Amino acid sequence: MKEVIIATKNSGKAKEFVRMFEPHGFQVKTLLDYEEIEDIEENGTTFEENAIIKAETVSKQLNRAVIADDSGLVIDALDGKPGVYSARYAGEQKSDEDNMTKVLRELNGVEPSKRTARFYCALALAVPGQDTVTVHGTCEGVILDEKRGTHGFGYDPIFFVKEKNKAMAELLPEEKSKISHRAVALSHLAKLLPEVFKGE
Ligand SMILES: O=P(O)(O)OP(=O)(O)OP(=O)(O)OC[C@H]1O[C@@H](n2cnc3c(O)ncnc32)[C@H](O)[C@@H]1O
Ligand SMILES: [Mg+2]
Repeated sequence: MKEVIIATKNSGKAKEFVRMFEPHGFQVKTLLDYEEIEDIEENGTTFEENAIIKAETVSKQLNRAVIADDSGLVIDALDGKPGVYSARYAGEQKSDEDNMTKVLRELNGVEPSKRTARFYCALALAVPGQDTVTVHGTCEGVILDEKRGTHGFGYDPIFFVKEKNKAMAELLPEEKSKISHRAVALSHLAKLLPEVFKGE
């Protein structure tokens, strides 16, 4: 089977990529399978910059085609925060619970019509000897005032998906993988994959 490497250490993302790549006939490997690769400093100012940093760093180390995902939650009432700081919003411990608690506290008292937000996902594809390509996808929603649902990861329990009329964490994995920011971004990248992986 063809193999694609995703430069992520996030097990929630990893599961979603396994599901989304299956129909394309790819087996997914992540940095959870390459423990020797050290943490990469994500010091870009945009999702695209961070995705490129992660994809190119790992592509150079392995001399292989690598995809990276940089994503996060963009909340209008917080001027776009947590944005590129989504993973560490409440501190270096990268706790989903602490991050959600911080967002809910900051939006305390903000009326529903002003709680609009979107998930954003940038994907970068780095191939040795080629220019790196980026694509992105978004998913529009509203920040709830309490957590709902048990699926997914990250901010999913406090993100109400307009299109589905449910919290993201209330969607089954197969539903999220059709409509998420990550799914939209990957749909843009999909057309490039046959050419990049034709030798495999
Ligand atoms: O950098 P890698 O190793 O891929 O893993 P990470 O968790 O640090 O990933 P990011 O730097 O891209 O930070 C993204 C954060 O945004 C949040 N996030 C991204 N996609 C999400 C999704 O589909 N559902 C809920 N939260 C999401 C979640 O808190 C992630 O930790
Ligand atoms: Mg990260």
